[in-house]
Amino acid sequence: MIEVHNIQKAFDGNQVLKGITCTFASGQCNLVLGGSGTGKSVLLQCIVGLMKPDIGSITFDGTTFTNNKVQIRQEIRRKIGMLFQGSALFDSMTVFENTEFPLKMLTPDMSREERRDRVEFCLKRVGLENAGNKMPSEISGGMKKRVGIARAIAPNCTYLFCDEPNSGLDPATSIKIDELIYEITHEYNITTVVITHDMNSVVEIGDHIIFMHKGLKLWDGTKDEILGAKVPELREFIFSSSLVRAAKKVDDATEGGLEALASEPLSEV
Ligand SMILES: Nc1ncnc2c1ncn2[C@@H]1O[C@H](COP(=O)(O)OP(=O)(O)OP(=O)(O)O)[C@@H](O)[C@H]1O
Repeated sequence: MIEVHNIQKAFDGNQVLKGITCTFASGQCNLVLGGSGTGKSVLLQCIVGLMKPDIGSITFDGTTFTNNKVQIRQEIRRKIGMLFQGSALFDSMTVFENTEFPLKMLTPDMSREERRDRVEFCLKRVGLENAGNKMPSEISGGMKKRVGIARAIAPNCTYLFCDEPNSGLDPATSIKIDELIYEITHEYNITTVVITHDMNSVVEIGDHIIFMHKGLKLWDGTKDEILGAKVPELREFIFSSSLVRAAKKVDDATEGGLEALASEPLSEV
């Protein structure tokens, strides 16, 4: 479990995070949802230690990360896997070598054979057992994301952070990547945090969602609760999403249930 308490961060007087408090449970896909510029990436960078918050604390399974000894922070960092927005693969390395890279960095005691077995296991788990010898330039965007996931979980991560995992993917591939993240999270009891503004991801994998707006957490709940949320900013976000607009068109031609919900005046909720 990751506990975030009163995180605040400003840049040159611009208060980007205004006191975020939330909990990300183990074995769940925790989504950080919000529009552009609301501070999602800054929050993620503060949690993984790439940026120092001005105020607030972050705890990983009871161990305080912020302002703790370097050694303790490093131990926590070793348990963190990251899936970056553009996958961030090394162009000059094969798929196998990319996946092996964190093992070489983080687990120097592992033998070559152990590393090979682990890489083969991870590539198989993400459906890329035959792609180990390919170069990143030879594989699709969806496959690159899969390599990114294999690389993130290779060192047996306890915490997995995914920054916009669907960016640049077509809808069908996005769903497959979401499903993979969801399955891996539940299979290995990983605490997963996904930064997104994709409502598709919310309805597919949102075990727990926090909604951010202008540096504040305005709502949190589950995918089953989100359509009934009463926060005007969240309702506006949901009903302007392409998923809900498309569903509404279908709904208009059928029973009208979703349309009734969407057309409820924001001022009255
Ligand atoms: N290193 C930085 N220095 C100054 N300002 C920054 C820095 N990083 C982020 N910001 C500002 O913080 C605000 C929030 O940015 P952030 O990237 O967290 O938004 P976001 O919610 O992730 O948006 P998006 O979904 O578009 O990626 C923006 O106004 C951005 O310009």
